[in-house]
Amino acid sequence: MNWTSLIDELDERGCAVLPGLLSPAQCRAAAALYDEEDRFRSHVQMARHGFGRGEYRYFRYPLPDPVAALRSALYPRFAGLADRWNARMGNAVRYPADHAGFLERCHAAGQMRPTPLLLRYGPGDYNCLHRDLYGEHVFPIQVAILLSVPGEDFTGGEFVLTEQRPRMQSRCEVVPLGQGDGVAFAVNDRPVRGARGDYRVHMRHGVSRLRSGRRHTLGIIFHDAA
Ligand SMILES: O=C(O)CCC(=O)C(=O)O
Ligand SMILES: [Fe+2]
Repeated sequence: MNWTSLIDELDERGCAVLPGLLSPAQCRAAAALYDEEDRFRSHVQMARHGFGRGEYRYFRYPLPDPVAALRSALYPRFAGLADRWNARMGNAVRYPADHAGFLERCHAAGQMRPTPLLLRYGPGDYNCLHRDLYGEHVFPIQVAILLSVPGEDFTGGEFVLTEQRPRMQSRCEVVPLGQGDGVAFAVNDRPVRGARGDYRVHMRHGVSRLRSGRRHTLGIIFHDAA
């Protein structure tokens, strides 16, 4: 990974692709965990909550090894940019250098429940534009990893982001992902450089409708949930 250019791109555009985070075998193994119910603390049918169509499961602690390892290895890559975004937005919150330190802060505030999740979509399923906020403590960047093979396991089902700009029309972005690729993106607000200094944009993410097949994703969110 060329982390310097990746962080620059994330800063510039609000998202960046992390190519080949997981191998095809790791992707298949991760997707297969979906059916091991004991590994999860809850199961959400998205249609029941108006979140879209499809389903997802939040892992329980202890997280399976690759999920825990990704969460703690990725966090420190983003902590510096998270601090810079907060500074530019006039937010006084700064982030500990390691994920264990940030989790201590979440847990002390009652945000104890793990947020990494597996998602499963079938034909016609989609994920409405949303923000993954679960309490007062928010880490402003998260990662989603595509576990399935586009064009082979499924068609449609593209990862999308929208950027709502103040007093302007919204911008959208479709992020092309291959199996094992991750996308790092802004959870909520982020600063954008304009002609007269920074302004703040409001980001949301989702998944367009699957035309066919089955799509699995692994979501890595760094804050825990209340
Ligand atoms: O399935 C996806 O690509 C998006 C999943 C998602 O919303 C998330 O990981 O927070
Ligand atoms: Fe999400």
